[in-house]
Amino acid sequence: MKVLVIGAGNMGLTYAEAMSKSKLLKKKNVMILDNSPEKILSLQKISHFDVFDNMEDCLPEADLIFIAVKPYHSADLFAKMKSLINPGQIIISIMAGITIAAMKNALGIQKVVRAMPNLPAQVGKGITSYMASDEISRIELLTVENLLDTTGKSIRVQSENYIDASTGISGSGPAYVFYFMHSMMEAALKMGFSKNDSKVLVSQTFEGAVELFNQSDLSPNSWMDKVASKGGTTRAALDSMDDNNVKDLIEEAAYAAFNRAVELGKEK
Ligand SMILES: NC(=O)C1=CN([C@@H]2O[C@H](COP(=O)(O)OP(=O)(O)OC[C@H]3O[C@@H](n4cnc5c(N)ncnc54)[C@H](OP(=O)(O)O)[C@@H]3O)[C@@H](O)[C@H]2O)C=CC1
Ligand SMILES: O=C(O)[C@@H]1CCC=N1
Repeated sequence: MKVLVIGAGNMGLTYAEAMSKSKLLKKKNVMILDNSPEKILSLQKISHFDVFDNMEDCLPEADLIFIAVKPYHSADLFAKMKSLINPGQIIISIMAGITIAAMKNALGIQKVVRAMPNLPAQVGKGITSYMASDEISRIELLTVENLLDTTGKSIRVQSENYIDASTGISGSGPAYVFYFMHSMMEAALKMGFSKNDSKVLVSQTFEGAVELFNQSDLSPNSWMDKVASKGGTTRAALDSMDDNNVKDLIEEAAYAAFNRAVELGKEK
């Protein structure tokens, strides 16, 4: 099986690397296409996949085409792909918002998977939600899932609404975590810690908290109770967050991303 990744950016390159290093594909069975000459030049130094700047040379060879360009590049890209694509090929798109129906319609094909991964895919800790069109067979679905899982874990959903929703939770989610980390590091700097000590204090706190959570069945609320003593420091911080409606604001932010994903799907 040959896979073509279109778009050698943050995500496309991550998948090309992960798939080519996995045992699922034979060596040199991952091709990558990008339109930036500088990117192509630097990628040509990497030996485990073939790099292309011309779609005619790679798209017809592919059994599976992985689309990782920005949503606003999709219309141009589909127009270029349409005359080269054939109905046996499988499309996996990770573009936010772009629906299965829109892809079927623009490309004139039926086998489409829409997926929403996230950036921790770069370190094998990604989480991807995905949905496949009915025309994808069970065996093809298994292959797709195995390829997606080269970057972490995945969940299959039964409606595209959940792809847009997971964009608001896990797709964009790493940025919310970085926002929180940034705010805590800023506070540490203000309290007089060095940049390096601020970084260590915050990153180890995040890592430790996530590890505790993962190694137990306790809810985040139960863990909060374990940290907070009655009348103590943590309660003062949590009360301050509650007084400022931080929970509602985070929920609102997740919905803003969810709604934006839906909007992106409607933009021409
Ligand atoms: N970044 C993230 O955390 C996540 C992103 N996504 C989705 O993944 C997709 C890619 O995002 P990301 O990797 O961050 O984007 P990048 O901008 O890093 O990568 C996209 C790449 O595609 C290239 N490109 C654009 N048009 C074409 C074309 N017609 N043919 C070949 N290559 C092309 C771009 O080149 P140039 O720079 O010259 O335009 C760029 O190198 C988006 O649709 C996004 O919604 C999903 C989940 C998480
Ligand atoms: O910000 C975006 O639109 C993309 C989708 C999820 C993460 N990055």
